[in-house]
Amino acid sequence: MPHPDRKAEGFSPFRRAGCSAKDLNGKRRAEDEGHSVLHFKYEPSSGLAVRNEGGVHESFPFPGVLLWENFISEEEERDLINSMDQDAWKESQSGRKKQDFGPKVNFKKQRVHVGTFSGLPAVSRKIVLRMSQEPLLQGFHPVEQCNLDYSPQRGSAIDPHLDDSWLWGERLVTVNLLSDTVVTMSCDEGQREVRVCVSFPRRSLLVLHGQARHTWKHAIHRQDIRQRRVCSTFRELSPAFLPEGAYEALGSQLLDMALAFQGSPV
Ligand SMILES: O=C(O)CCC(=O)C(=O)O
Ligand SMILES: [Fe+2]
Repeated sequence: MPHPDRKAEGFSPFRRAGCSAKDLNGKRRAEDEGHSVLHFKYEPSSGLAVRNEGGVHESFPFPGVLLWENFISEEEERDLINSMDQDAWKESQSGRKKQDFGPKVNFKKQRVHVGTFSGLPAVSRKIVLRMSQEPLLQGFHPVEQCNLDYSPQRGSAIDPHLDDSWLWGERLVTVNLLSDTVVTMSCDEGQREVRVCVSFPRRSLLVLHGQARHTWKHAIHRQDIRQRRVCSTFRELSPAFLPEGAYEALGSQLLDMALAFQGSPV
């Protein structure tokens, strides 16, 4: 999979956002002494990150985000949650709970093996099939499904991060269930940070790819969890695990297992 968005040379969200030593209105800000944050909102209809402050409208192209609203029906949402709640949820970091269907990985040492992975769950078969209706998701063959459970009582959140790209491929696909949330995309340059909020409605699907996958970190802030929220993130293999890659054999084994849809959590 090529990374078309990354090819734009000298990409700087600061330049894109019009930032330089001065703020967007051309005045120095008090916060410039410390950490300053510029807040934008992603607009799915235009693909722009937009900001309105003091009557001044500013925007910059924000490629690499695809939102598919109403991807899951209300009935399917009930079935998916019922099915997930039959399995145990394991405590994870930052007040999250987790269920993983995927290989055992040590990202630091770049080691991966099948472990107890037995494939994606049966309930995901029709969801993964539906994804292929989207041109951007042609050839998307996930080998991992990670379910996360967030709750306001536990203060659940996920800190800004980039997903691994040694094992995981170009497209990160997440289905959002039970409540609306916001994915906060951020990019730092020294003391400056640009944030772009992406609304992520209940029962929709979000794809992050290109710059939104590799350049911008993503996070879910604690204040954006108002009720129980469950998400399922699907990940595909990177080129190293696909035909002609160094780990092709393992990749092919993982794909066969994943897409038999007979798995239980690892
Ligand atoms: O909760 C989400 O929507 C994102 C989860 C995430 O970023 C991750 O598991 O790497
Ligand atoms: Fe992530």
